[in-house]
Amino acid sequence: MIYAVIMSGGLGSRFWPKSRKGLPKQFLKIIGQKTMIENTVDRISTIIPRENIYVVTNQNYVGIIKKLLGFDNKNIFKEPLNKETASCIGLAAVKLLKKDFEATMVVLPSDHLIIGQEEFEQTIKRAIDVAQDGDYLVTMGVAPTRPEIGYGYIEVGDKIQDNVFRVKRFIEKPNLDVATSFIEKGNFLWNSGMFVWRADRLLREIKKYLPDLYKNLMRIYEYIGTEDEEKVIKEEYEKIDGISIDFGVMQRTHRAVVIPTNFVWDDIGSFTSLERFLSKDENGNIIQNCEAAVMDVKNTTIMGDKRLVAAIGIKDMLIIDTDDVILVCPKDRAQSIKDLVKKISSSEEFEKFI
Ligand SMILES: Nc1nc2c(ncn2[C@@H]2O[C@H](COP(=O)(O)OP(=O)(O)OP(=O)(O)O)[C@@H](O)[C@H]2O)c(=O)[nH]1
Ligand SMILES: O=P(O)(O)O[C@H]1O[C@H](CO)[C@@H](O)[C@H](O)[C@@H]1O
Repeated sequence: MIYAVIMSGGLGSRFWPKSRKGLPKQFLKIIGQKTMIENTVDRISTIIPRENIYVVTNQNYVGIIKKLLGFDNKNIFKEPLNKETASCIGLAAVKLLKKDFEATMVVLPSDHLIIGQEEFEQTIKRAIDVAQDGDYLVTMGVAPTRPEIGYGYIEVGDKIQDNVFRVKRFIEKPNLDVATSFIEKGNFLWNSGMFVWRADRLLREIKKYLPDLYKNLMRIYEYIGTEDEEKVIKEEYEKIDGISIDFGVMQRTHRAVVIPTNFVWDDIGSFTSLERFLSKDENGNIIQNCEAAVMDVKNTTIMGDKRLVAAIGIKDMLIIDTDDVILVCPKDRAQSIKDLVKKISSSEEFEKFI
């Protein structure tokens, strides 16, 4: 059977202070009338029936998910701690495998923007076809338009089937020089962060490349469906060293293939990626959700709350105003918002603002 696994336990810290620990980005209406996770479920539910759509999330977000999606406990895989995407996907794999030995997983982040539903459906269906016989880890590649350092890059290898290519190399988040050279070479795609594979194949790759995580997952597998399941998940999660599926498995595996996509895709990872989808005034400014009094301000994004935002003589800046926090940051440091959040998370003084 085919299952969707939506990863939705992240903090969305590059979207701080709009995204908070109590209500991260995936639960906000960033673009359009629905939250990002609702859009994700709507998008995949035309291919996979809702009863086979699962959300993996931190235990703190179970209530929000039930409210937003109308899901019950059965379709929510709860994590006691955030240990990044390899464990999140690994947990989903063992949970699904316990009930279905032939489970194929369509793994989706909960916070992407995709335009082109028909093309999306075609790509996912093709990926399911390729993944189902169990040989491959299927990625979906996006033609790059800039040397983005926040993404993984896929070097496209030989064609193995119609529109399916071997992944020659997978390079997670290269530096700017390397990313620029990939764009110049022309045979690289961005990793979209969506994956399709059989649960048993993924676990075999985890066994090979992340043997400690594999042991944690196998102990969890043993206890699934017993009264000790939650306790054992917690015990094992406490031992896990967090790593992303990209660094942990995708950069190392020899079984990855890629399907080039032809829908509009963005991971809406940061305020600067969001601005590609919002309209600008004649000075290149985006003013969202507030009144702004500006003079000699160019190429600046102002997202407000209740107050008037006033600015003079600035360019290429982000000003994000919320009830209790104002963030001011040059656009080219937008990825550093995550570092700032990390830095202040451990401070007693600032913890309440995270
Ligand atoms: N269940 C679960 N989901 C996660 C975890 N880490 C990230 N995610 C989800 O995986 C997807 C990709 O996450 P990232 O963009 O790497 O992280 P993020 O927390 O959303 O954002 P940043 O903090 O800005 O990096 C998002 O849908 C996240 O909600 C985790 O530890 N557990
Ligand atoms: O966890 P991050 O930082 O969002 O990165 C992941 O998603 C990117 C696309 O959003 C991918 O390009 C990356 O390879 C990775 O899968």
